[in-house]
Amino acid sequence: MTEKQLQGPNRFVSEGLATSSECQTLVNTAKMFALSGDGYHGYQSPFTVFEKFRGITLSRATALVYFNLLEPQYLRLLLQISDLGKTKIEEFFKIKKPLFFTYTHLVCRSAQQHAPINRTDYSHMIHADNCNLISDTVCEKQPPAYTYRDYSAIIYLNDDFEGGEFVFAGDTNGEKIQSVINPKCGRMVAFSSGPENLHGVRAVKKGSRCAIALWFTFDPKHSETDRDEAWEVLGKMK
Ligand SMILES: O=C(O)CCC(=O)C(=O)O
Ligand SMILES: [Fe+2]
Repeated sequence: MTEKQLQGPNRFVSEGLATSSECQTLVNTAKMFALSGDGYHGYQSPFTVFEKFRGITLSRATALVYFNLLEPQYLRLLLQISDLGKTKIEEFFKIKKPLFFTYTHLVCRSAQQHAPINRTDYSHMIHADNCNLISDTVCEKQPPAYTYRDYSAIIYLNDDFEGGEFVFAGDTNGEKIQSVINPKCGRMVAFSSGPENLHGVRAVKKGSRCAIALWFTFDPKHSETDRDEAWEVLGKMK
């Protein structure tokens, strides 16, 4: 899908970033090892009470490998698939200067048993990734926003759930939906992280929606040191 089909600038969708067995492997890893709230400062339901968020950060995946609780190949797969995502972004946006990973998160959003089937709230309300969205025209580029994020990407791992569509929107309330992307194994949506790309996730009504969320920066100060450590540990485990 192109910027025109997606109805906005600096965004694209790419397919085939992972095979179905790779997706299955990562979904199983996520379901087995992800902790409630990991990567969300311990909050189990950071955005909606009707879903549980379970995540694995790179640092915890690396620790699990180090202590022989997780097979190194699973961590390697996570790193390799996200590297492929980075390459696609550099190609699409014709990036000539160094781009760094700033955060990698394997995360599943799961509908709670008690969630009403007709809920209309969002799994993740409309937002921008590098500024605090105050109104349709104001997005403040200051903390607590991650102001150093330049590009965002989500690589999807499954589609056996209900709801959970990713949307690009032209307004804060999601009344002006520009395009809708259905998650699917190996599909990646990528975009620049500013207010030109307001986006959100519709309610996950049934099942578990798993994905690799990635953020990138041009600022070397915010480069993801956990990724270097992950490769270092993998190098020692051979
Ligand atoms: O999971 C998705 O499709 C999007 C998640 C997102 O926008 C975020 O975590 O900032
Ligand atoms: Fe986001």
